[in-house]
Amino acid sequence: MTRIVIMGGGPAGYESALVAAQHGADVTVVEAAAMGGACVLYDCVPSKTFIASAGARSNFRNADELGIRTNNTEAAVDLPRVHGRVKGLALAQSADIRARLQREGVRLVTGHAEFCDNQPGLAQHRLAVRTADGTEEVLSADVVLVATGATPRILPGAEPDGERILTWRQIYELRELPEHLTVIGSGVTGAEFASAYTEMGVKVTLVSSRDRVMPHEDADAAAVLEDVFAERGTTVAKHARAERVERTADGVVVHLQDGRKIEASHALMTVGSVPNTSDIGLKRVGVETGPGGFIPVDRVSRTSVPGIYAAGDCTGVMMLASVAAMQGRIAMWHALGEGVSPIKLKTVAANVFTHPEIATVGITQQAIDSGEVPARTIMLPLATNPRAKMEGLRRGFVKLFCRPATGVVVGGVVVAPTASELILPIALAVQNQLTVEHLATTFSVYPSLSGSITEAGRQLMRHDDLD
Ligand SMILES: Cc1cc2nc3c(=O)[nH]c(=O)nc-3n(C[C@H](O)[C@H](O)[C@H](O)COP(=O)(O)OP(=O)(O)OC[C@H]3O[C@@H](n4cnc5c(N)ncnc54)[C@H](O)[C@@H]3O)c2cc1C
Ligand SMILES: NC(=O)c1ccc[n+]([C@@H]2O[C@H](COP(=O)([O-])OP(=O)(O)OC[C@H]3O[C@@H](n4cnc5c(N)ncnc54)[C@H](O)[C@@H]3O)[C@@H](O)[C@H]2O)c1
Repeated sequence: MTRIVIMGGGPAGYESALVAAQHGADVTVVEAAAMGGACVLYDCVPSKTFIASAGARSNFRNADELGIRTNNTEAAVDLPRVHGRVKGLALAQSADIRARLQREGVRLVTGHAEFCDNQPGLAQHRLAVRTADGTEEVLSADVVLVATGATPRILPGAEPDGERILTWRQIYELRELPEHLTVIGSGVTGAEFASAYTEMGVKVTLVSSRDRVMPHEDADAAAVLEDVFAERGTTVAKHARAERVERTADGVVVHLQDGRKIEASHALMTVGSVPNTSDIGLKRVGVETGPGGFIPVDRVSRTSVPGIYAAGDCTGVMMLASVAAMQGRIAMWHALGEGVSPIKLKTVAANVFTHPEIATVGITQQAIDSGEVPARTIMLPLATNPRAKMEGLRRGFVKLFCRPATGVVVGGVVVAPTASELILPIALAVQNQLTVEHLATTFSVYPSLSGSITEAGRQLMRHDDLD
């Protein structure tokens, strides 16, 4: 029986454990904190739960336009309840995952795992597990999966204190909403929290080191978000790189590299993550890390050392829960000799949970504009969609990209309140190489936002006819 040890119980770790157990392996997961990993306890799940509460408050704000008057002009936020719900849901999900793994016969060990091979190049590997009470156990494995995730990056001079200078993992301890929150770093994490706190009624300043928010996302989508921020009084400080954050008697001062200063009550640091790879004995087994400390892997999650695989945020490959899980599953299928296809990143659907949401799949607009990928494109504003009019939605759009000759769908972008749900038909088309004609001839409900996706298919088809 193949002995598999998995370091880390996040999506990469627990999903791979389920696959390995299903295929009859002897599986142990070593997790330093709790099952579900940072994803469930501190990052993805808590943030999306918090955002759900923020969205509920915003629904009140928009009701007036639809002719529904509420008693309170301002919907009040019961923050302890919001935070209690966030933490409760995270713990419950962690417990569910733990129970499922135990049902499948996976051995769970709580502790910090580290390679302890005597030399590199051994056929089997050994891991020393240090538990919280100081005991140590050594595990032997034919296959090891490193799935140790990542941790918030700390900017020197802006060390979080848990009170005024915060990482996104500390915000759920606040007893009151910040008066004025400065969010430092405008990647996806920064944009999501800037949007959520704006919806909670907090004055927000978002510090972006570039000329726009979310430099790696679709530019048209980011522009929509900037419009919403402007309308709701959220300031975006552009070309603004934070040098340090000073704690004052009643707040913080963010010092920018160009000499500007931003005063606020709290600072939320969202300047990226660093992989948890520095203290797990990688050198001892001959695994070299790449730039930023990430572990280089191939498309079936192999490291350069036989028998050692890596998956998830510690590899730096599209840092998403869905990708982490797929990398982990693929590693196990490969290690256990099952037929496996290498991971296809061009088919990954992703969503930014701002208001409105921004969902993407496949080829990007940037790749098309730069000439890297030939494609025909269409962008339909939601303002022309009948359902959007009924709902009072003025912002947002559907973009669809297809191959010039065949009409095969290669990508798309949806900006809408429920973009995370609406992207699926486009993802299905990209994954299965469906054409714009397939979309065009599919019935969508009338009236529906998804009608804009089938309409985009029809408009690209018309272009096709003219070719
Ligand atoms: C604020 C935020 C929101 C996000 N929202 C989304 C989202 O909406 N959708 C999405 O797809 N992705 C989202 N992500 C990304 C997602 O959380 C990560 O991609 C995902 O957590 C990666 O899973 P993982 O298994 O690699 O690592 P993690 O979830 O980080 O789990 C790794 C685990 O390994 C453990 N560990 C570390 N070292 C050791 C060791 N030596 N021994 C034992 N255990 C160890 C850690 O305790 C941790 O529990 C978000 C990220 C952030 C920061
Ligand atoms: N909804 C989701 O799926 C979701 C949500 C959050 C994060 N994630 C994933 O997690 C990963 C990390 O995203 P992220 O946003 O946490 O990190 P990131 O590294 O993508 O963004 C951090 C941003 O901070 C900026 N920055 C760094 N130092 C700065 C400074 N001193 N002053 C001002 N700005 C500074 C960087 O230029 C960058 O734009 C991404 O792959 C993302 O997709 C996904």
